[in-house]
Amino acid sequence: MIQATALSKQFRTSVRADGPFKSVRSLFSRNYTIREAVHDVSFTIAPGEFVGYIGPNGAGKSTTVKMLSGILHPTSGDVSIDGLSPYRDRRKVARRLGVLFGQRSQLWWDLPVRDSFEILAAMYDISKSDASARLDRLGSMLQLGDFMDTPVRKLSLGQRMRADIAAALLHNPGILFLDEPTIGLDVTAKRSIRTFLQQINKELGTTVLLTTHDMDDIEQLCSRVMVLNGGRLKFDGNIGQLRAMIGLPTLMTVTYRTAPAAFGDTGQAEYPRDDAPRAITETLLAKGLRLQDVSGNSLTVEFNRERCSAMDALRILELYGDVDDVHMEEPNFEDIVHRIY
Ligand SMILES: Nc1ncnc2c1ncn2[C@@H]1O[C@H](COP(=O)(O)OP(=O)(O)OP(=O)(O)O)[C@@H](O)[C@H]1O
Repeated sequence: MIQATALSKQFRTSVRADGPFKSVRSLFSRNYTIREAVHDVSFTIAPGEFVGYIGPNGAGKSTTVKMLSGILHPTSGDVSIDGLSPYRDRRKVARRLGVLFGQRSQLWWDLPVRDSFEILAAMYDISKSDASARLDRLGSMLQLGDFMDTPVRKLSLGQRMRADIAAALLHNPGILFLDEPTIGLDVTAKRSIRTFLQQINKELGTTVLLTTHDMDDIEQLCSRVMVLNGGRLKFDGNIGQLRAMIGLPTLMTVTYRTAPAAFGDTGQAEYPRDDAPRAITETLLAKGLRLQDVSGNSLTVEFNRERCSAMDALRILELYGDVDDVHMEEPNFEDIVHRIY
């Protein structure tokens, strides 16, 4: 169980002096500005959850992850990992946590991957037999076999990221913090990392907190998403709730066999037509369907999935003619997230 309670972090940065001898004067300057990177953030993550932590650049995501893992001390508020404090019980917590910062490697640049793993295993007091059993399993799941004896500096980014994920999991932690694990990777490398993360979450019950700018990561992996902006938690819930909260419409385009009754003689849409049965008109308005476009035999309406199901929308549109084809377009997740930033 991960618990953050009213977590805040302020950074104090000195303000540079101006004018003559500014560099020397800066050394003695007592002027500081306070930047609040994280403000009053509270959440609980239950064992086995897969949670996405998103927000624009500078929102405070990495600062939160650093406080959760004991790298940074909060200015106020509290963190507990399985009831332990990451800064007071650092060693005990380190055994339960795997942490990956995608932009930085925890492997030794000039050493072969295998040697890095051996050093990490020794640091975590893992016996040789346990380390080799875990490495066999992680190696086959993450396909590390081809480059175990290659120095880290010679690995491709995708290979390095897989090796770093294995390093974070070598001591068998129940909780994994991932900060941008797919950054800069191609589609295939992203897919293999996502499949692996899904697998450890489902099969081993590993709890995952994932920070990413990749909305496909979030949609494909996370059952829950937390949105941080300006250091404050703006949303905490599932993706369906986020879609509903932002309320971007779903589009449905229906193509009829012949121009539907909803079209007037002039080719202009009259929607709903004045002479359409009142029951249809009322249902349509009640369900909040709005005409977006008419072209040829096709009609596009927008509606909110919270108010009207796709099936209901289609039932209503069928009343206007013989339907030949239906096309649906869900609001783009990137657009949804952009609205909340
Ligand atoms: N050590 C530090 N000293 C001063 N300010 C810092 C420090 N670390 C972070 N900050 C500031 O705190 C704010 C939050 O930074 P943080 O790295 O947590 O954001 P982020 O959400 O992870 O951003 P990104 O998506 O760009 O990685 C930023 O304004 C950043 O400049």
